[in-house]
Amino acid sequence: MNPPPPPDAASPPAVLAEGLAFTYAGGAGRVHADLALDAGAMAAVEGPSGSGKSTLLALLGLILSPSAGSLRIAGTETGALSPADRDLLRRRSIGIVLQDLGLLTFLNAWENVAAAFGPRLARHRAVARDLLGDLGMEQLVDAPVSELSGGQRQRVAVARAAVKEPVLILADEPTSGLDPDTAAAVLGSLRSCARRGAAVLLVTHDSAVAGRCDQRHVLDAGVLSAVSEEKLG
Ligand SMILES: Nc1ncnc2c1ncn2[C@@H]1O[C@H](COP(=O)(O)OP(=O)(O)OP(=O)(O)O)[C@@H](O)[C@H]1O
Repeated sequence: MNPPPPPDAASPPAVLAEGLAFTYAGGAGRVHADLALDAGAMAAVEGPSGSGKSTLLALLGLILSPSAGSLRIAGTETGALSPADRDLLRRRSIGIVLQDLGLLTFLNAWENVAAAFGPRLARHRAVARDLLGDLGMEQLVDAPVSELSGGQRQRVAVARAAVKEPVLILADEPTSGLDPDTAAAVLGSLRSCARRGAAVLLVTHDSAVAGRCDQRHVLDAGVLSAVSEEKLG
């Protein structure tokens, strides 16, 4: 595993969840999580289908509100925020790579990345192109997304999540369905985002991917726990 850059001692963790809990109406599914993740670090969350991985991402991404516990993003206690301030914090501080990516297939790669800022794409052309270049996509910045491979699209989605320099990047199974080389390229893009200062948390079913992260966690029936080196053997 690559060690993350040392966090600034004065900075709070990018994410600090303490007793974070959520239960769907009717009690169909629940999540309970304690988690601390510093800027520059990558964490993996593994767990079987239905164990609560997407629900956890939605909680950390301020899409769902917890029923109990505390969630701090870069030191801001999110439970105390108004709905408008939660939205603002999410837009400013969190980048999300959804499982279905949600790319605009009628735009090219850099336009999709620039779209993170809003409809005035040309204003953000340089930063979008530079970031795609940093993520190994320099040859494809002008390619229509409809003509990109699955792994290339995944990297455009990572760039879109990262371009506003969020505190936290959440990625839902970013390497699923990719061959090992392509998965490594996507993981390399997320590692680049961590080196640029984001905390990255990804959900994966692939233990090789989880093994390349700095922290490993497992969700079992909604309860998150850290996987120790001992347990990994
Ligand atoms: N909107 C919802 N309303 C009620 N229950 C839900 C809702 N969404 C998910 N659940 C339940 O919550 C539990 C956790 O679901 P979640 O989608 O978070 O799991 P997951 O680990 O992401 O699964 P998968 O790997 O299959 O995507 C499941 O029992 C699921 O049926």
